[in-house]
Amino acid sequence: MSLTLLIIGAGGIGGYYAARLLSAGHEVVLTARGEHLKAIQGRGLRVDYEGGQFHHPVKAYNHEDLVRAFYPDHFDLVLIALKSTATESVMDELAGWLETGAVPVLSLQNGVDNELLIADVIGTQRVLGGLAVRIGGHIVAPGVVTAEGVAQIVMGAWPYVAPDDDPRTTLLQRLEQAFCDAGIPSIVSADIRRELWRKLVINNGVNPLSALTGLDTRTLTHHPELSRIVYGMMAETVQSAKADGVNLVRKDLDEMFDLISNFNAIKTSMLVDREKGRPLELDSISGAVLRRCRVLGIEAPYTATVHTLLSLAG
Ligand SMILES: NC(=O)C1=CN([C@@H]2O[C@H](COP(=O)(O)OP(=O)(O)OC[C@H]3O[C@@H](n4cnc5c(N)ncnc54)[C@H](OP(=O)(O)O)[C@@H]3O)[C@@H](O)[C@H]2O)C=CC1
Ligand SMILES: CC(C)(CO)C(=O)C(=O)O
Repeated sequence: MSLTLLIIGAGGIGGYYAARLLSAGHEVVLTARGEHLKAIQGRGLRVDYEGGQFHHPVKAYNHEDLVRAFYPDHFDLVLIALKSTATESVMDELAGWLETGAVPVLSLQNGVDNELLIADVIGTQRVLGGLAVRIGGHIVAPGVVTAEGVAQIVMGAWPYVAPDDDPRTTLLQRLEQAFCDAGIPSIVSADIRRELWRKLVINNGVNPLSALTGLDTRTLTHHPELSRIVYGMMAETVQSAKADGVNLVRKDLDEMFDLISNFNAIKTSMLVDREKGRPLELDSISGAVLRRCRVLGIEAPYTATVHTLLSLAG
């Protein structure tokens, strides 16, 4: 059955998943801004993916026009694909509108704090946690996104698995089926907080260091010295998860290191942001790890060093 979806922030991640869902016949509405929005409105959304191309006309709005054109419950789901740096301000901006409906909201962002910010605005019972795995995707020109990787989605009721009679349980089953049918390998997790932390292990391992050095994920994870720093930052992330009651172990660390070392040579989203002179997701990646380490009273020298160097680099 066809879904009606709103994707907030149609950049690399939002744009790629939008293209897949549009191709499968779902109704998708996007939000964006500036030249990117104008280009999508004028020429449609183009996504170049591993030698192929999706090109779709799509309804796209800024947030002011979105809230005039739709009620929240026009949609089965709202997906948030903003950078974490924008979560709080955009949720504040859309709070009044979201409060007029009951539509659930799924974050596909990196970081472990977005769901809490979303829950503060709409209440926990409407929040789905999620992550985009094994994907590299970026805006390369207004209206144009390039993406690579198998581009999975892992999602689940946040913070804990919901009971059978919770509307999110049925919705998650529908989403899993619809996403898989649309060519987005997806799974529902019974412990989405753990999955978010496992993804943070990867992101803290490679995103800040790639932004600092300009190197892609493959180069970082195969370099004799830099790979040790990556592994060290990942190990510090594993330790810091304990502050949130998430118990990751050596196996998680090694699985995440293997996953990113065996993935394509990706320019991380933080490196792309640095190249474009945009705000970095430092606070939600290395900052999130350092805050938890302070609470636990443990040192995180690799993360602290890279975080400080990058903060000073401007
Ligand atoms: N890119 C990747 O390969 C991966 C990214 N992720 C994560 O997914 C999330 C999204 O990343 P990514 O797709 O790279 O982000 P992008 O920066 O490419 O896309 C976010 C989009 O949201 C837009 N936006 C921001 N604020 C507003 C607003 N107020 N109104 C309308 N549009 C707005 C941005 O516009 P503007 O450009 O003007 O700010 C941009 O077009 C992040 O948390 C990232 O870490 C996860 C896996 C891989
Ligand atoms: C490291 C990577 C590509 C993994 O999907 C990512 O999440 C990002 O660039 O932000």
